[in-house]
Amino acid sequence: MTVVLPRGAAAPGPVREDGVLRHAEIGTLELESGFRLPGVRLAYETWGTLAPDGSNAVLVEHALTGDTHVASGRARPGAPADEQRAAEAGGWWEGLVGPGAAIDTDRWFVVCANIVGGCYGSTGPASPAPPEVDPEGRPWGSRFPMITIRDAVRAEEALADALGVGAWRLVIGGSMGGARALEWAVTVPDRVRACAVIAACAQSSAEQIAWGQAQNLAIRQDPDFRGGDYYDGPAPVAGLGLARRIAHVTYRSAAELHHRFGRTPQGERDVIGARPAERGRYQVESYLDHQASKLAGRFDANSYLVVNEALMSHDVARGRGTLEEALARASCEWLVAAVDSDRLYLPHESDVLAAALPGEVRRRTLTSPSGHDGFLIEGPQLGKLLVETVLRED
Ligand SMILES: CC(=O)SCCNC(=O)CCNC(=O)[C@H](O)C(C)(C)COP(=O)(O)OP(=O)(O)OC[C@H]1O[C@@H](n2cnc3c(N)ncnc32)[C@H](O)[C@@H]1OP(=O)(O)O
Ligand SMILES: N[C@@H](CCO)C(=O)O
Repeated sequence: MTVVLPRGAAAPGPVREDGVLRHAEIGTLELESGFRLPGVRLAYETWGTLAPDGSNAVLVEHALTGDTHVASGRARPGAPADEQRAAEAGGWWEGLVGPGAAIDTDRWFVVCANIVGGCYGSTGPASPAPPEVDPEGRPWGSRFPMITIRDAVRAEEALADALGVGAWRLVIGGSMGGARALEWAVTVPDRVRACAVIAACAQSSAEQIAWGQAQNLAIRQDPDFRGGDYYDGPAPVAGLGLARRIAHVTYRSAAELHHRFGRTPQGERDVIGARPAERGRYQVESYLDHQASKLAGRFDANSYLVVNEALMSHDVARGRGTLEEALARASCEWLVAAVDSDRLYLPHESDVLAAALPGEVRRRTLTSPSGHDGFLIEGPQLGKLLVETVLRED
């Protein structure tokens, strides 16, 4: 492969590849439960270049059903067309991360890894089990262990080692990504300089656990789920779709749903029918049907259970004393931001976290009609907060 450098360029450096899916083999992962998960592989993408002194690394943590593709990028010249296309596709925080963006990839070396147990390239329930677990190499399925947020951080610590990142200049995430960011700062305090916890809390609340249980039961009660060993048959898409419907309502605000859909029917058919099964759909039902089928088409049901259980287990203080005692282990600066209309991760929970954190804490609010999903939708506001606080010029 020949790389043509612009006129006047200095000695050729490494070719920058942004937003390209890669994998790191991190070996056996010792889980909080005591289970040893062998042969773990983490999928990740990077943007930008790691500075020689390693001081410019930023870890972005995805939310529950997120993937490694935070933002568009560019594969190396000559890369296969499908790799180019995948790299250039828009990401879930497009505009927040990129050249000249708030998380400026001309300055920062940005990393995003798929959580262990996920279904975007990291070892998860759909991965072939190793020979000692299944000599025929069938998927882990029901045998895949429970993963906690703390386990996920331990896996990402091994990835940081593999990438040569000593300490992160910033770890940032929203929702489950925020839980992982917080857990990073407390579990590995000497490797986090700043931490941004967006639309997340210190400990999953009873209500968050309750929503999680309803979603998990929707999947487990789908006859196609078959205890989790369904990979040789139809996937439990009905259960996964129902889980997404339950979750998605919690991700949006009542006012937004009212404003967008009200009581309007979706089509010509009347919403009053001779029998309930024969009536037309409300627009909001059609919207949820759409969200359900989109998720069921892109996500593995077992992985959904793994990440949902991880989030339900989230408690940064587990085994570490009071919340204040647990957080006292951290030594970074903080941005704690809530979405004002979030009814899943209540702004009050961000207040509780911010009040218990040590050191310099900026507690900010994203204004959005969209509820919890505001952390994904209000990228420009979030970018402004970042450059004013944890990413400000020193
Ligand atoms: C960190 C991560 O989470 S990474 C992954 C990103 N997250 C996801 O993809 C999760 C699923 N999606 C979402 O959570 C949200 O859609 C967001 C946050 C990504 C985007 O929010 P918004 O831009 O407000 O999108 P919104 O909720 O309005 O959904 C729009 C979709 O609903 C569809 N829709 C709107 N009204 C209706 C209706 N009456 N009937 C059917 N479909 C409808 C739109 O056509 C659109 O479809 P498309 O997404 O296939 O293009
Ligand atoms: N829409 C987000 C919300 C969860 O925080 C996701 O699916 O990951």
